[in-house]
Amino acid sequence: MADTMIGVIGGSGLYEIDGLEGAEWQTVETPWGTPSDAILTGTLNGVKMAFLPRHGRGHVHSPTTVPYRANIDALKRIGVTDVISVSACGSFREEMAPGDFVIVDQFIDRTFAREKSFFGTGCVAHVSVAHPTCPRLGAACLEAAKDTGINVHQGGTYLAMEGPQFSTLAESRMYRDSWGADVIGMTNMPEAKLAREAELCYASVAMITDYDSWHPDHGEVDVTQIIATLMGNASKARDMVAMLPALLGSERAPCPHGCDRALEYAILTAPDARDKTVMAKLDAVAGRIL
Ligand SMILES: CSC[C@H]1O[C@H](OP(=O)(O)O)[C@H](O)[C@@H]1O
Ligand SMILES: Nc1ncnc2[nH]cnc12
Repeated sequence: MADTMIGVIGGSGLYEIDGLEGAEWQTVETPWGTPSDAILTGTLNGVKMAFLPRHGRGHVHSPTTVPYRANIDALKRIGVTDVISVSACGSFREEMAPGDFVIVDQFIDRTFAREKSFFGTGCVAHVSVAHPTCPRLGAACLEAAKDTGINVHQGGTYLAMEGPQFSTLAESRMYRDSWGADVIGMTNMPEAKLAREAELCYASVAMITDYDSWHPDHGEVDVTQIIATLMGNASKARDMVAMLPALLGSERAPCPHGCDRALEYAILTAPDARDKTVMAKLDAVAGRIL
């Protein structure tokens, strides 16, 4: 069995985690550029863990400029097996209230100004993202959140918008009423797609901060309200993360859902037609099969 290494990508309001033994900020360079920040590595209750603040410490990167490919490559490169993405989100459902967490299991990708794949000319691959999150990892997050006493909802569709502006009222109503989205954020795409290409299990934990702009009693979303809710959410998220090592264990059986074998039949470019420079860039992401 392989060693588990839990990688936590911290969203807005979650820029570090405490309690890691042997904690060290590690600088990692990748063929896709520099990640959002150094990666905090160490062990928690005997399980290897890595933490990467998505926007960088000090919140430097906007949702559009987050270096998603570098982030996922860097996590894979240092040995991460399971990625838990923690994100601040607006809610389209009355019952998913600010302060609650949602274990997201589907996405609608409305982003348009980001690099979305490690593959392309010189090495073409098509992975399935029909089920973009890992049920095994999602179940562990659900249990960790429940054990922490968080009001958590199992399953939800996350609408990924480009931002950085929030949605118009018409968009908010359309996402909620016609498209059936449950939560909205700006960062989980292409992160989830890239994690699948890199054969990493990926779970997304949405921390609800607001009701976006559809709710008649809550008015429009504003960032001061989001930050106020985030202050409470961040400590809950840290407590949830602390439960994960015990639930996942230090040794890991292959993913029963095949996340860690996603590239098995995905590469279409014939071996003799593959571009050597492109192949070199894929050393961490696709090294298992190349
Ligand atoms: C702080 S409000 C908008 C900002 O918060 C979310 O970031 P993240 O997903 O990294 O927690 C949202 O997607 C926006 O980027
Ligand atoms: N309402 C919202 N829309 C997009 N991203 C968000 N992040 C937190 N709240 C959000």
